[in-house]
Amino acid sequence: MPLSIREFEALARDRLPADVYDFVAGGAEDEVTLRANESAFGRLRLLPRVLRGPATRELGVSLLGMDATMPVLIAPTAFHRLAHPEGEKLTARAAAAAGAIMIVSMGSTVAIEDIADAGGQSLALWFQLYVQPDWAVTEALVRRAERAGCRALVVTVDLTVFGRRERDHRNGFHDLPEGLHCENLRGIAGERGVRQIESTPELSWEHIDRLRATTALPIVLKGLMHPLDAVMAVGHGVSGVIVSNHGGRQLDTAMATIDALPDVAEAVNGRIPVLLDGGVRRGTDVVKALALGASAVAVGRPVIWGLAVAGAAGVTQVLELLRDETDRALGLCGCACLHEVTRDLVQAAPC
Ligand SMILES: Cc1cc2nc3c(=O)[nH]c(=O)nc-3n(C[C@H](O)[C@H](O)[C@H](O)COP(=O)(O)O)c2cc1C
Ligand SMILES: O=C(O)C(=O)c1ccccc1
Repeated sequence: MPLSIREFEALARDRLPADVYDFVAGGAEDEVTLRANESAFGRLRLLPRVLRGPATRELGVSLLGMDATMPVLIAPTAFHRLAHPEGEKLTARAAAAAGAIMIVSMGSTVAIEDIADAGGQSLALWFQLYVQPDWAVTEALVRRAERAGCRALVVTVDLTVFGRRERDHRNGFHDLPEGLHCENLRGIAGERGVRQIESTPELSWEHIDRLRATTALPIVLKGLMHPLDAVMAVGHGVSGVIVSNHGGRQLDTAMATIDALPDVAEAVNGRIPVLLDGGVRRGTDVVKALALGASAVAVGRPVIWGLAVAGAAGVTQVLELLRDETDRALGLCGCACLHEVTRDLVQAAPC
């Protein structure tokens, strides 16, 4: 088994068709943001405390009233069957085994009911939604997620138009291969709908208000970066936010998420949980995000690398690597639990 997420990516790259690898690994335009998400973690340095003696560490976290055994969630990524024939079923099994929260993409290639079945009762599933131009489709998706037992709605707000991913253009990778479909849209959006998710350029706070009126599920906004938007989110009664630039796949040259996090956390001021995704590859990245104000982080591509390398066991190993590394980093920073990870533990490296 690979010893790090970097090794998982290298192995997955050998195994996957080149166009699929590029679809997953790639970002928008010059991929400035894609690289920045990872490199910005590298420019931060930990300033550990010693002699505080935590004999063991507690990594558990409660988010929206749900308990997770670690502060690492599975970010929503579409099309897991590109990486493994059983796709999201295996991701769900691994998430359940690890006690991690799984955010299921609206664009999953296994239907949400089957993902819920595979994960079992103990698995907390959050459903990621792209508001669709046709409100009836959006509402039907919400009902489907509710009926399947999803416990939160994660509304992605950074895909009002599709980012231009030049690797996909070069490779001619535009459609799902024969036999794979967006199964959550089956029976809801017609034959074209199961092949292609639509964006909603006119997306606004009115849609968020309307969603709040439509469902009792807690709503989490994914893909905001600006502190003023975070303040708006609190004002609109949202239950959480995920600081995200879509893994560098949407607006290129957007700030790295870890650089955007401190101002968002300050603006939110503890009123709702702030999560972060983008470039988290090591336990030390998790600790840096916690120190700068995140309640938890999510990982996208590493989960797909795990699936491609070894199915459910690969995803489990990716999650366990992150757990183990986070635990070690906490121990070496003198923290017994996540609340002890304070802002003073992180500084920018001198230039
Ligand atoms: C292949 C792929 C598919 C994705 N699909 C979705 C999606 O369906 N919905 C969504 O909100 N975000 C989607 N994302 C973005 C992820 O949720 C997440 O923001 C990003 O991958 C985090 O960065 P990381 O991959 O560096 O961990 C996707 C990302 C990738 C790489
Ligand atoms: O590729 C993505 O980043 C993504 O968000 C997406 C959205 C819809 C369908 C497939 C992928």
